[in-house]
Amino acid sequence: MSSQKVKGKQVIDTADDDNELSADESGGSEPERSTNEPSVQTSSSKKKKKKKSKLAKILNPVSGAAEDKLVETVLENIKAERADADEDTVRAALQQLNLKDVVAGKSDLAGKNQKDTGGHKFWATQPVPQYGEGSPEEDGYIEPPKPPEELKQRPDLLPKDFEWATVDIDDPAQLKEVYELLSANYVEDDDASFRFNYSAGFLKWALQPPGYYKEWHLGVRVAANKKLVAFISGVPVTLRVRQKEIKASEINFLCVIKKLRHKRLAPVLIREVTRQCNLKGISQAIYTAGVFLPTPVSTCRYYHRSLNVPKLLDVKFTYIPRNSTRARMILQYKLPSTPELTASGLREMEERDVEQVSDLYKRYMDRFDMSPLMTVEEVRHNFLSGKGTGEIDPSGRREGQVLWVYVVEDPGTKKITDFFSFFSLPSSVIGNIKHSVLDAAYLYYYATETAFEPQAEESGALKRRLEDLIKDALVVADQAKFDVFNALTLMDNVPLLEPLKFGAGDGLLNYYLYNWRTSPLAGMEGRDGVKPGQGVGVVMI
Ligand SMILES: CCCCCCCCCCCCCC(=O)SCCNC(=O)CCNC(=O)[C@H](O)C(C)(C)COP(=O)(O)OP(=O)(O)OC[C@H]1O[C@@H](n2cnc3c(N)ncnc32)[C@H](O)[C@@H]1OP(=O)(O)O
Repeated sequence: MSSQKVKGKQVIDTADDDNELSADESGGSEPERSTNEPSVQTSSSKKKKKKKSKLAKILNPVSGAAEDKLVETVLENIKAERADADEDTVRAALQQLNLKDVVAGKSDLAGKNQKDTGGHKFWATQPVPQYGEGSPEEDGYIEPPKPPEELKQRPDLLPKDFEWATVDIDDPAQLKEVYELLSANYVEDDDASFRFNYSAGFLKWALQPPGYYKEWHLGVRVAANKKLVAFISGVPVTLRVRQKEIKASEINFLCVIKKLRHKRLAPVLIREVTRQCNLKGISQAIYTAGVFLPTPVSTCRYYHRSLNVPKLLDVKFTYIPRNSTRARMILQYKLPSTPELTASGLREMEERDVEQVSDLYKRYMDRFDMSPLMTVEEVRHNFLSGKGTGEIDPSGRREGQVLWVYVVEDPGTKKITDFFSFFSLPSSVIGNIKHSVLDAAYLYYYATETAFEPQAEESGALKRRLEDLIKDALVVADQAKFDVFNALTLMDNVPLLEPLKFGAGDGLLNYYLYNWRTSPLAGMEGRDGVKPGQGVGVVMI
């Protein structure tokens, strides 16, 4: 489970300065279009040149023709990158681009990247694949599990003004403290326009799956006044990575208050959560981050499907593309008011569906190289416990609802043939006078029996069915007044994104495995050539 890190803004082919539509063309009184964020595709050669010199500066160690070629490749490949991207963005994108080679140890840049990234003082000491290691011959751990007598019985010492704390998520006051820490300090996008605002109910759902350990909800407090200033969490998960099953922890919600940043507190938190996991016999972990560390097992891109166009324009999450207008955009993203599969038996998931959904989930997720294995209890928790209480109110939601799960029940056989789900993760809009919250839905797990029909993929039947299902997910989200629907380039999502009008975002999400080697998994549309039914099948919350 995890987070955006950062589920970036939508990258749109916006109008050039010299190509602005007249007021008439743009719908008369329609408001401004952004003129300062042309995409790479629409850049004039002048802009390309300017960008090239910025890249050339970053790529200093590579020279001559090699540099030119690399720069061109970057320009061609990073379609979503904006021409005004700052140096860090370009550098990060460049690292992504070369990830495969770096992982394989083939890239000329492998050594240079290591140096450029400052050598990762902490990560260089950890059992994670280091840059340039290449693909392993066999999947397996990097360090063998430590015998219990070798495990440290005490946490690392903190600076004298701070102390360790186990945060009790069952105590509403402590849950509120975590909520407040994260809502003020958690992941922001590159321009600090949006910051995740996980609700307290969401955090409770995410942090208390079956078999969770309270010791894996770790805080750091100021000794004098007990203020919570840092947090990290783990929850147990059983992962299948290719053919192997791993009992692991899913690490998430690492956060240090802004005032205590860059003081090397994060490695201390990571070491302590590792120790706590080890004490429970767990030596592997999965985590995701926007930052590029040694070494992702996969990288996915965020895609965004606009629902509430006027608001997305207001908060500058998206822009009016060239040759379009606000009015046209509203029309373009309009959805039906009821899900189309209702007549075929689409309804909300209920307790009586848990067994069937578990079975369908298990069989479907086998399509992917890496996916969580869920017991029936975990399916019940993950798909039912976040649905809130009471009836759906006129706003399209229940009190405390963080999760929407729908099944298709065959009216004749009563068999569950499909399901889809999405969760609610709003972001605070920073510094906008009109709107304080961006209400985002994120595509979670789904499955369909169509995958098991003969020739399902070759005939296009699977893609059609998934398109119908996820379109209905969009309709449900639209009715529940979400502003945007996000999805990553994982599971079977890639072929659905374009027909369902998702646009590429500027956010990437790196997937990492701790103390586990396996060769890279397909994740990014276009670059790794992620194909349906392979690669990443883990949706982090
Ligand atoms: C067996 C069980 C194992 C369990 C553990 C598995 C591993 C779990 C790993 C954690 C998975 C978390 C999953 C999520 O929750 S990802 C979400 C992370 N949270 C945020 O982005 C919220 C806003 N930012 C912050 O709160 C701080 O900037 C954080 C706390 C992120 C870093 O604080 P700060 O900025 O003050 O830095 P520092 O001086 O203390 O420390 C610098 C060192 O920390 C490395 N760093 C920075 N960011 C991350 C990051 N996101 N994952 C891993 N490492 C990270 C960095 O490369 C450097 O090491 P090195 O480059 O020198 O080597």
